[in-house]
Amino acid sequence: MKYMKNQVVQVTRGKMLGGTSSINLMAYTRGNCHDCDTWAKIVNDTTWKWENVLPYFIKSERLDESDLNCVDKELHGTEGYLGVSTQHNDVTSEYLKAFSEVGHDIEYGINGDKPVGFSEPLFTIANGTRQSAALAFLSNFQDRTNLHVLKNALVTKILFDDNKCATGVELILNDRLLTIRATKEVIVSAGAINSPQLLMLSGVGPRQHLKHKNIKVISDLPVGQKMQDHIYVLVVHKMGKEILNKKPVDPSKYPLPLIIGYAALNKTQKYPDYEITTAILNDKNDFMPSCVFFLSLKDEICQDYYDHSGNRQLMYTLVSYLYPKFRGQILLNTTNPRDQPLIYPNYLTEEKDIENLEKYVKDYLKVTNSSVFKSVNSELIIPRACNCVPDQSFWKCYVKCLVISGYHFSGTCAMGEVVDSRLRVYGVKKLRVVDASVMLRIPGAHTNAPTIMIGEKAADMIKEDHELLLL
Ligand SMILES: Cc1cc2nc3c(=O)[nH]c(=O)nc-3n(C[C@H](O)[C@H](O)[C@H](O)COP(=O)(O)OP(=O)(O)OC[C@H]3O[C@@H](n4cnc5c(N)ncnc54)[C@H](O)[C@@H]3O)c2cc1C
Repeated sequence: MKYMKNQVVQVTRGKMLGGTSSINLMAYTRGNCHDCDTWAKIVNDTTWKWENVLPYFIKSERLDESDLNCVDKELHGTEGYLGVSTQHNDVTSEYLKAFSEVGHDIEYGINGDKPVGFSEPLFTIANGTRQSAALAFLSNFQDRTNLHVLKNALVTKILFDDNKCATGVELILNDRLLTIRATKEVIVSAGAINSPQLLMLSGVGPRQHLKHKNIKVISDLPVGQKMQDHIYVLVVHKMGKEILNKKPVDPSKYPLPLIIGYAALNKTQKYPDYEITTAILNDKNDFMPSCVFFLSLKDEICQDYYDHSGNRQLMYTLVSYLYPKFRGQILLNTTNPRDQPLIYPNYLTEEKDIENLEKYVKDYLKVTNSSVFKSVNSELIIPRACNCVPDQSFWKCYVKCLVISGYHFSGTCAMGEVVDSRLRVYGVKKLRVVDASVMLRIPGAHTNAPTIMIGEKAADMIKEDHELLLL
């Protein structure tokens, strides 16, 4: 990655039932109304407007009753399959005071209706258990006679008849090649990296690329072409004194004490520019697993953090650029479905993105002017391995050194380009894509809840199209 100081970017995904929801950080964030209203406008379909998708967020949610007092009840559901709850922690309350002092609103349960504000987040956790999509949406229906789940199966191809009508899929199970026929339609939900791979392997994709790979073109579409992601910049503060003693968190119930906040540089703007995800850590030993595995930073950078943290309380923040300009690309490497596709995220290829990231990091750092931060002599740790000299180029260098993927891959089978607003693939029949790849503009939030909303909405659209919707 030449624009990112030679960092290797891990394109982490969950290869299991429940997919990436089975390994993610479990933050439950929906994005803001501007996101869906923009989608609706671009695809000219008002059913995607915020007011029309909100019922789908609510439908799937089962917010813990004890958390209802912290949120606007109208916007949350308590009867869905996806358990959601929050963790209250005295130490996060203290840090929230610091953000409030420098002008950020504290808005509990911020989830769509208000564009900006800082809060303890909601998590997809219920009774101490991760609410993966598999646990939430499959485990309750194991006895259904019309539901069959094939574990450890790799779908290798979508099959079409001469009328470009999807008739089923080919898959490998226990080294055997099987064909499954579809009676109504085929729905692809392989995620933003593998859905485009599967479509291209099946002849749906950019003509030139498919021809180059000797794949017969069924529909010439810009599959894989407009990959999006959030990019995070890491900011770590060491506290000279502790801001409250953190009560030990039960890791079997919640991850680290977290704050999630949304901020806009222009206070009248209707959507945020950046998001912060802030974790409060007892000390460096809490930080190392995140640094090495989750953030996937280079060893020498993590070592620097380790060496310079002392035994102090740490606050690590990921400043997330919510609407970056860069667009990446997924291409086939080979025609073997077992091979990974080529992934070009193109982070930081746009000069404007680097400039904006610098601005957002600096805006976030205003929190260090708060009396809370001053009272504990907070200190920004700058890893020496970044080799950033303290001149005018310092923040540019900092951003390039400490930028990572937000793992919010999306947009590779975008609505309006590859699928229509009912998620049907253009140029073929009886084929839909339903996952994060259809997001035509990345939402200003973590992407799990928006993906589940898309799933809920797609379920109704499919039932409507087959006249199965019970009113
Ligand atoms: C480390 C990490 C942390 C994250 N943290 C958060 C968070 O805190 N909050 C949040 O909202 N979002 C988070 N996300 C992002 C979020 O989890 C994803 O955006 C979301 O789960 C994507 O859902 P999806 O259905 O599009 O794809 P996936 O969940 O990736 O599902 C795709 C599924 O298809 C399967 N598959 C792929 N190809 C084939 C094939 N050929 N045959 C058969 N099966 C196939 C995969 O095994 C997988 O089960 C995080 C992501 C990562 C990686």
